[in-house]
Amino acid sequence: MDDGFILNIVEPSAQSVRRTGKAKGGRWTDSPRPVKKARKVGPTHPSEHERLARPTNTSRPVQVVSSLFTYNPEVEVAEAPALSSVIVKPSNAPLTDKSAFSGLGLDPLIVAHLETKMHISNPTSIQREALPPLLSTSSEDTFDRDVFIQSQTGSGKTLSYLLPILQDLLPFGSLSYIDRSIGTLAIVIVPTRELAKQISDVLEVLLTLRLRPQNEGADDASPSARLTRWLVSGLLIGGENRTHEKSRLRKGLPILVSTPGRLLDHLQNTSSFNVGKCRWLVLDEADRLMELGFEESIKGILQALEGRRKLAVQAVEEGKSAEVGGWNWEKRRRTVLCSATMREDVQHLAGTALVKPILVKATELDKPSDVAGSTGDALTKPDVVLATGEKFTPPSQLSQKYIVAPLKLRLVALIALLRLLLAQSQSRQGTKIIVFLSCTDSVDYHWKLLGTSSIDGSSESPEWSSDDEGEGEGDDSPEDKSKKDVAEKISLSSPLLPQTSIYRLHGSLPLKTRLASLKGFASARTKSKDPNSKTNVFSSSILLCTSVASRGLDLPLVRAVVQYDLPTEGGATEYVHRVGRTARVGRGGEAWAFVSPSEQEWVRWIETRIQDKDTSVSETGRRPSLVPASVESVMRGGFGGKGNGYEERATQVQLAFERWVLKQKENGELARRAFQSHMRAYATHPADEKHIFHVRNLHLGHLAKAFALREAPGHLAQQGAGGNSRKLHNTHNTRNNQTHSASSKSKSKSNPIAPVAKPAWRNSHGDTEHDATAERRMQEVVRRQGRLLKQDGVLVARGTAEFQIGGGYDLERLFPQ
Ligand SMILES: Nc1ncnc2c1ncn2[C@@H]1O[C@H](COP(=O)(O)OP(=O)(O)OP(=O)(O)O)[C@@H](O)[C@H]1O
Repeated sequence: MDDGFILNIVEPSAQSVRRTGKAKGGRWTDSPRPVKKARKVGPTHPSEHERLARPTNTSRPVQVVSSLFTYNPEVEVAEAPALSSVIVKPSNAPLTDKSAFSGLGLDPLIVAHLETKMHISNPTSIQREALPPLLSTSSEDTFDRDVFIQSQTGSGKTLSYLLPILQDLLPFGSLSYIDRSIGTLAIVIVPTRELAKQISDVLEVLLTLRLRPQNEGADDASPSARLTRWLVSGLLIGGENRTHEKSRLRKGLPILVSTPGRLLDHLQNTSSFNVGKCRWLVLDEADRLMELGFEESIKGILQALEGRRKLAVQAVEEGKSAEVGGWNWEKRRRTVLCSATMREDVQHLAGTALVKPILVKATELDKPSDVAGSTGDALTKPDVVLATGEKFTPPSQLSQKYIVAPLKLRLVALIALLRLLLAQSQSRQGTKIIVFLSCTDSVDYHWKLLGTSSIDGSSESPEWSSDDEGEGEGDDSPEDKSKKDVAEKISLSSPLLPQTSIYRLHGSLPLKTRLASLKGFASARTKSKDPNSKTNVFSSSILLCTSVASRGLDLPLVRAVVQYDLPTEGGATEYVHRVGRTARVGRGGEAWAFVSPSEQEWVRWIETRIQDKDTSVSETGRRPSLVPASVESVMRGGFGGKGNGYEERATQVQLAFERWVLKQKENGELARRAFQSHMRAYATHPADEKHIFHVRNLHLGHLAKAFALREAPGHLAQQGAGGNSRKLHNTHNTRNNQTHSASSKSKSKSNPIAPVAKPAWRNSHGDTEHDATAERRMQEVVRRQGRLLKQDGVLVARGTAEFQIGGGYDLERLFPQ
């Protein structure tokens, strides 16, 4: 992980991926071997790998398996941009000029606490812009106006609204009567439970300030009570015990962090929820709130807040209230809305929720602040079109790369990349990597596959991590116990990824597991002894997740984000959110995207959407968007071996996975379910991305390999996207594989980047009517399920990317016999 500036040195394509880890003794799986010369992925003689395909258990029927390295479409790696030594200025770093927090109007007590306890001394650009209007107490200019905050990922938005809330509430601490029974004065609404927990944790740190009035010394004989003693924060999220929440609300929670559904629920059903004096409402990740269908819930919340306020005022006026002291009922509630984008639905929400809003955006680094200037008026009229045409861009210091991986090679290339990334920084403080997959079933499957398979097939349970949730030993059989163990584990580990804990996160896991996974992933940094090197190394962690982890999560020191599956919804915005889990507050980071040969156009597509038009490489040192890395260089770096020895090692890994799938019925079921769910998720790419992502373009037999399956699951293979039955999809069928190779080669030569409208592996009758109908029906089912998930106001972050197979019933209906 780079902590400071990064040199904009672009790696030269095929030889681009260098490994820095040293080869050690022991098995090759322990660490990557040195990189030798590059070879092209293309047809090679399959017999070597077919030889390796024999299962270790020779009592089983011998199955001939197609080689990983034959009959793949030839991939031409695009030329990497020329080397540049321009220093890239991080775009989301704290400012280096003299813009200290105190100059922005922040209370010296808070400034001191930020510095001494949180080691935060300079504001980021968005904080410099947002704090003055939010802290303003003058009756002119920005006072009382609502605020729309738009900024890059990892730029410190959370503090830009939490600090003003804290400063606003702090003076109440000196009132004699104040205690938590005052009720709720500030509410932060976020789309996911994980994000709610994270913000609540930041709040806790702020509220543990031992803030005392300024004139009081630390060693004062009888110091006054700390000003934040009454400021208790609360977390309201689905999955928690409602009764317990009710009793906490009754006692009073001056600051609340909540997901929308649960908040609305309490506003409607908990009479003791005292919210009549609420002074702040924050809608964080507003675009995600909209995507998840929370618009109605938010409208309900706004109405309920108004209603409760009116009732409270009325009670005071009628003398029915037990209120003490003079509360300023004139002061209206301020609303802050944070959103990465200004899409139409977000503008609509802004129109509903904000009054005379000010638009606050991060200005260019180290330029003087222009608060409430030209940007400030953009939102004053509700009808003003807010979309400024500006793009939501990733942090400038982020290094973005992509690998065009033939479908068959995806799984082994992922392992190689993870090994490479882990090896590159093993000696430092432990590496954190986030891997995005398309759906929950795929996350579960890959987690279990990685964590319970072994390279020689000897044991089902390699190194268990101590990090588990399970309690007590039962009377289970060893096999049952092993299954139960896995189900209860928070992290697993794999001999292929030494000293690394593997976590998972998706919306279908119980809340307790989700939070424990995040906690484990974020804190895995303990030193451990490497038996080979006899030196201390830090353990690393990998998080396999769906898009539920893409928004807002601030996990410390994530070195790389790998998009094994590209986003099926949310397009470029979702891509930027995902990669934004690294390269935060000025730190370095890498983003890797897996692109299949038929998806290569995506690279240009995403670049045009995330590149800042006004900035060019030469003038500002901004990185070029996405840099190619060849799949063979990644595999050579990750698996090592002499010459093309990496092919043999990759094959061993693939076969170990395939044997694991064959070993137990339930493993095979997991694999097939993951494959099918992945296909469904893939079919949900919106219409304007269909020219890039279309199930028609996928060779299902090859894709099956990426799930360690030796053939595509029945229905899909026979009647699915391939159109021409098992013959074409059967990876055993050499003749068809050869056809594929020859024609895909000629196609890739003529135009390697062009989307393959009718892939070469299909026969001449590939585009059958049945095929089109089946796809339409698949999409319909998928969309319908997506809508259902969003309609019922369920709180989990579960869009269509959180795909469930639902017992496979719908999938079977897609392809009737
Ligand atoms: N001024 C600062 N100096 C140093 N670190 C900061 C500063 N402000 C915030 N941070 C830290 O930066 C990290 C990212 O902050 P935060 O999560 O608020 O970013 P964000 O803009 O909300 O990101 P995202 O858009 O991904 O949600 C946090 O760990 C926070 O503690």
